[in-house]
Formats: sequence, structure tokens, C-alpha cells
Amino acid sequence: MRTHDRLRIAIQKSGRLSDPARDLLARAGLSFRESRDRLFCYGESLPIDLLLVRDDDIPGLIAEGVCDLGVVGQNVLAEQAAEREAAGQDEAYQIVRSLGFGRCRLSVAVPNEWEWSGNARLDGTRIATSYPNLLTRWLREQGIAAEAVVLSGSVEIAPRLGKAESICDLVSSGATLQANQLKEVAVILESEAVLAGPAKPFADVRADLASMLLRRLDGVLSVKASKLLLFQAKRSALSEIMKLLPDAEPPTVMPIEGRSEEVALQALCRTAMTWQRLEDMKRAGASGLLVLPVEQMLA
Ligand SMILES: Nc1ncnc2c1ncn2[C@@H]1O[C@H](COP(=O)(O)OP(=O)(O)OP(=O)(O)O)[C@@H](O)[C@H]1O
Ligand SMILES: O=P(O)(O)OC[C@H]1O[C@H](OP(=O)(O)OP(=O)(O)O)[C@H](O)[C@@H]1O
Ligand SMILES: [Mg+2]
Repeated sequence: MRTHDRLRIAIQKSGRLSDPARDLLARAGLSFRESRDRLFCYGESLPIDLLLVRDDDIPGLIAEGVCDLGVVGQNVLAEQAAEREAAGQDEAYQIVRSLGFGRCRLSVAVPNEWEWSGNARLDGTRIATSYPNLLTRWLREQGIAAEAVVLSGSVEIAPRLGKAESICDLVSSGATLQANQLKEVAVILESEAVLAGPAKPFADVRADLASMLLRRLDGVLSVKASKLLLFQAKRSALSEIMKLLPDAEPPTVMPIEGRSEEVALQALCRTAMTWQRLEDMKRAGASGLLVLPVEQMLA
């Protein structure tokens, strides 16, 4: 029986979400000692341990209380939530934070040669998918009488094998659909990796550990796109320049020795700095523009 004086986070052992999940936790200051079987990693810097598992197992491990938090795709979490709902079970987990990586969508795709007149075209057909609960719910909401054929992988090949007429699977760039002569006709779910936790809050020391982790994660997530902008400008040009920085915190303005008309500025910008924006700023009178990455932030 595990004690509840340490927090346990499940992440994918190997796959698309493994490296970004590990990277995120490392940036939040967590370090681990790997066990020999590489399935459990003991937290060294904080009492927070890692469990390395298949992504499909993460929602169930949270529901059973085997782990406290997990990094998993919304697609997997929503599918298993829909399965619980269909079985009349109560909600077991919730999304604690969206993490901004593993972005994809769950979509219905049909053979390129189909003329697409709308969802009614799917009536009476078979749709291959690894997401039968999300698909069935969507079909019901849309009033479509189609059958979900469950395949655990290589779903895109099902129409060519004659197992189904169309598919419902994850799409990102669309390259896999294109390679299989399929076209996307409906998006069922937009997905990204999330930190998931139990529906009920922790009632022991794990509550404090979880809120500390979340504070750090918020810091890491908010600095990801943030940049520190340094530049100089004439005082008279400042209002025009600041119009180009609607996402910036109010800037720090500093005098420049021997140049009373000009000031040096420092501004924290929350979104990406593009060349276009820098060129617009230069035209508006900014000079000596420097864009610096932000490592850490504690509000
Ligand atoms: N093409 C994609 N682009 C971006 N994210 C994706 C893409 N395909 C899947 N994902 C996201 O990454 C998650 C993990 O994908 P992966 O292919 O590694 O899973 P898996 O094969 O089910 O792995 P496991 O062995 O852990 O069961 C998916 O559940 C989804 O949230
Ligand atoms: O739109 P795309 O950019 O082509 O991405 C979509 C593909 O990515 C995922 O598979 P993955 O490559 O992870 O292989 P898998 O099916 O073995 O998990 C998903 O199942 C799709 O097949
Ligand atoms: Mg999986």
C-alpha cells in the first residue's frame, strides 16, 4: 500500500508525449533517479515520483488512485471519460492544466473520391476508429446511423482492407491521410497534452505538493512564448511604438546619459516576437532592438 506523503505522476514511457513531458517537469525543477526497470523514477529534488506507462493506462491509474497526476492527450482522457459515462460511472478525472504540446485533432476522414455532401453521407456506413466512445457520441449528436468498427492501430488502412468505408483518427499535418488517399470531413475533438488529476481534490500533504508543482508549471508555461525586449527610442515616439506591443507589460523606462531626448526601455512581451513586428517597431522609431529569451518567472 502506498503512503500519501509523496506525489506520483504518470507519464508516457515512450512515445510522442514522453520527451516533452520530461522536459516540462525538469524545467519545473524536478529531478529523478531512474530505477533499473525504468518504470518508476524516484523524485530526488522533491517528494514527487514518476511512473512510466502506456498512455492509455494513465486515466485508469488516476481513477484508481495508483497515481495522483498524469500527462496524457485530451483524446485519450476524453475517450475514457466517455466510456465511463456510457457505463454509468461517475466522473473520475479532470483536466488540471493544458500543456501546449501534442496538438492534434480527432477527425472523420473519407476516401478522396467521395463527393462530400454533408454528414448524412455517413449514414449506413462503417467507420474504423480507436475512439469508439467519442465517435459513437458524436454520431448520436449528429443523428447519423453509422457503425463504429474498433481497431487499435493503423486505422487509416481500414478502407483499403474493406473493413470500413471511412475512418475516425488523429490528424496533425494531414500527411498520413494524404498517403492513404483520405480527406478530412469533420473534426470531433481538438486535442493537446494535459495534466490530468482526480475529480476530487487531495486531502493530505499531496495538496500542498500539487499546488507547488502547479505554481512552477504555470511559471514555465507562461515564459515559454515570453520574450524580454530591450530597445531605445525618442520619448516622442514612445506612444506609437507601444501600440505595436499590445501584449507587453508596462515597460521600464530608463534615462540615457547625455541624451535627454531618448530613453532605454525594457518590456516583457507575452507572445512571439516576429521579424515583422521588430521591423514595424524600427520604422516607428525604435533602435538597438534586443530580444532575449526568458528562463524563469515567479509572479
Ligand atoms: N500526429 C500527431 N501529432 C501530434 N500529437 C499527436 C499525434 N498523434 C498522436 N498525438 C498525441 O500524442 C499522444 C501519444 O501518441 P503515441 O503515438 O505516442 O501513442 P501510442 O502509440 O498510443 O503510445 P503508447 O505506447 O504509450 O500507448 C496521442 O494520444 C495524442 O494525444
Ligand atoms: O496528420 P499526421 O501528421 O500524419 O499525423 C497523424 C498520425 O499520427 C498518429 O500516428 P503515429 O505517427 O503516432 O503512429 P501510430 O499510429 O503508430 O501511433 C496518428 O495515429 C495518425 O496516424
Ligand atoms: Mg497508446
